Amino acid sequence: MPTLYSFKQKDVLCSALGKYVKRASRESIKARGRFTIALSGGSLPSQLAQGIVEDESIEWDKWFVFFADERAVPLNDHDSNYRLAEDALFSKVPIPRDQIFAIDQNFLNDTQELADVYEKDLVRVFAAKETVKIPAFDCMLLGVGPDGHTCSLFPNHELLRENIAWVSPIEDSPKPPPRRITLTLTVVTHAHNIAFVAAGQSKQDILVKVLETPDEGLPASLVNQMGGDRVTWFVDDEASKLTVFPKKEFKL
Ligand SMILES: O=C1O[C@H](COP(=O)(O)O)[C@@H](O)[C@H](O)[C@H]1O
Repeated sequence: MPTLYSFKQKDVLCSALGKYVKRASRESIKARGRFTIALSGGSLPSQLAQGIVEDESIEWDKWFVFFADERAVPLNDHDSNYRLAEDALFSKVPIPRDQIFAIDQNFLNDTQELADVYEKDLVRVFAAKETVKIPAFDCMLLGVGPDGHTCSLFPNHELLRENIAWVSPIEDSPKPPPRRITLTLTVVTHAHNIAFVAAGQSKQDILVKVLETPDEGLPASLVNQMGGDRVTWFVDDEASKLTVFPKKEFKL
């Protein structure tokens, strides 16, 4: 069963998220010598950055950073998830640049090629598909939209059934911009640690649906169900106001 932590203040939420990521980083480096993390866009990069940028104990040189989803736009575009992470995090911490995996700007006009080239980056870091059937990220950081989407996996979309590709293109995202790439549900749910972050009133109804009525088949519910006790929710009291899902006290 997933764990739900709810915090009165957003800065406390961010610092708890930071502690969770720092622990995942420490344990992964101890066990496997590196830390592989996939970041979402939206509000997540700044929430994460608030909790970790000032920490001097993090072994940034062991971090390998991917994007859980990305929009098919230039990296300096306001819609780019990379740009959000660059501004909030990468510009402030010494993660080696060749260990930050952005989409290849040469393929913005062809989302299938964009996804295939991005998948090759995963293959280089996690080993060939013949050896590793599904890459296991150490940490997957996710947001959830009011419609239940997570990454660029949208409700009732055929992409939810993709079980071969690690990275897929999407040309009809209901949330703009429409052209994107995303890690597939199989990859997202295979991670060692999966955290959702949701704050504010706009997330109240979707938290009730995802946490209390998992049978609706929403993308975030599917991640929640498939990830089970590897899933942790970091939310604020505003977002969790309507859910009766049991909350735990945060201790790390
Ligand atoms: O379009 C997207 O939206 C989701 C949710 O964003 P949030 O700001 O409501 O948390 C985000 O996780 C995803 O990466 C992004 O491309």
